[in-house]
Amino acid sequence: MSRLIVISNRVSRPGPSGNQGGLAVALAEALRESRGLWVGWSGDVTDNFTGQIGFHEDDGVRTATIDLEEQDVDEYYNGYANRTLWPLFHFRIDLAEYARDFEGGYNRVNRRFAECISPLIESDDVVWIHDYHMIPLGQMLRDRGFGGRMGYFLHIPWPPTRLLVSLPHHANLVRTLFAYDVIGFQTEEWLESFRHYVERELGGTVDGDRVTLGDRTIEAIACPIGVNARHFADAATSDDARAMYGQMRASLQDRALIVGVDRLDYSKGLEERFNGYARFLKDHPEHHRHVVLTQVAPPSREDVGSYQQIRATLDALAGRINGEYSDVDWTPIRYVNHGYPRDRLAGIYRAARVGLVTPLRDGMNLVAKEYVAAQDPEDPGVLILSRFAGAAMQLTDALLINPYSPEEMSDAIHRALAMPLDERQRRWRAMMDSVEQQDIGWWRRRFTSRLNGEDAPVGKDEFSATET
Ligand SMILES: O=P(O)(O)OC[C@H]1O[C@H](O[C@H]2O[C@H](CO)[C@@H](O)[C@H](O)[C@H]2O)[C@H](O)[C@@H](O)[C@@H]1O
Ligand SMILES: O=c1ccn([C@@H]2O[C@H](COP(=O)(O)OP(=O)(O)O)[C@@H](O)[C@H]2O)c(=O)[nH]1
Repeated sequence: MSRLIVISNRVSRPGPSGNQGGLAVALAEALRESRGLWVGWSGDVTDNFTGQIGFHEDDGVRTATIDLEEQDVDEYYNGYANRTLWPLFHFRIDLAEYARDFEGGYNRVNRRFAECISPLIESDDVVWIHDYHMIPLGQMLRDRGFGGRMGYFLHIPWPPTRLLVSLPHHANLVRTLFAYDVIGFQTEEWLESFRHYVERELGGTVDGDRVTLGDRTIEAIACPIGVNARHFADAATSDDARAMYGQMRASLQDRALIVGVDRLDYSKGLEERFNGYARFLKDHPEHHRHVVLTQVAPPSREDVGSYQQIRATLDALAGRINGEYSDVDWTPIRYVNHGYPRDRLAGIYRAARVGLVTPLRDGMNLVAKEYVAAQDPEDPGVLILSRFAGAAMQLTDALLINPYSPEEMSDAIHRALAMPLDERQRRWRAMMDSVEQQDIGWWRRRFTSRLNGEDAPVGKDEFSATET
């Protein structure tokens, strides 16, 4: 078995069980099996970049991390990654900032990674690079002599061609993807946009999964990421989750809980969600005092102006809605700006009659799948899901809505609260089948089997956009 080298901006070292993301758990399994290595930014800042690598081994998983300079973090992470590519790839060209310093810093940091990582890679290793922070890294590793198999997975949407062409030097960036052997997208829609760009802008050709540009042919596939469904189902009845569930139910008394759990990010549609909920309160006075929206929203990317702005907007909006509708013994929105460990989240999900997942655009959205996995099969809650989340391609039995429409959101909340048990069970069962079959392990195996040059697995668990 070839050694797997995973490279991503964030590296997660194994920690207490239940508190690690599904991605970290799935990659850890593959890294353990192949005695591989996970490489990325340490999250720390150093005065002068030395290229020194910090090696660790936890629970059989080896990691290698690199410190960056403050200017690197400003231009690469806060700059090109999160002020330029993130908004553009989430269809927000109004928020995208195009600055030469950002692009320069992004390329410099990718080169720094390439320089540090190249000596660690052996010719028969298999390399898997993740996400928009590191698009050109594969090309830079090739330039330094790596000739082995290399894959890339994009966790966020791929924008339509007409938006992508607003990025200065877009063609140079996209061409670097042809250094990989396999590239993966979360959905057929993002894959289709990528193919369209290659044909229209670069003059490349598409033949099924194969995309050719000049003398390079790569495989481009849709490979939706999943969650650790079994873990969430078990976690939902763990001691931590039960304690959280009990605490929530006691504080709610008999009120129905609607829950949202999102990083505080403009792409998650929180402003539109609060407005949709306010519309529901206006349309349905009969629900007053009988329902509570709990929105968990840990702050994210706090050095970026658009994130500071959305936080201020939401503070004001939650205050305004609560001011308008609260009573001395009822607050319609509980707005919480800190995160919870996953085991406790499982209890929160299970206590909620409605999961409200309404991003304006999202690569996948794991919260939607976790909410489904954590439900009580005998008495499951209802998922309200944005049509514009990658997860909507698989979770077609959710109540799918347009998050920009407060009326649709209001109607969906009303319908979810009134939904009879048999319909809730039927919808949940269909969603749970998908979440269980196409879980995080399925995603990892599907991608790495392509990367290893094996034929894609065929059969009932093979992904197709229309199958689920
Ligand atoms: O690392 P941060 O800047 O704190 O951001 C957290 C992660 O956000 C993005 O997540 C994406 O990947 C998820 C898993 O595939 C997907 O479900 C979600 O829709 C995406 O937004 C980002 O792509 C990650 O790199 C970040 O670590
Ligand atoms: O308080 C929190 C809020 C979120 N999450 C986790 O953060 C991830 C968010 O992933 P998602 O794909 O929904 O969105 P992203 O933040 O990656 O864009 C999920 O696994 C959540 O369980 C968490 O552990 N604690």
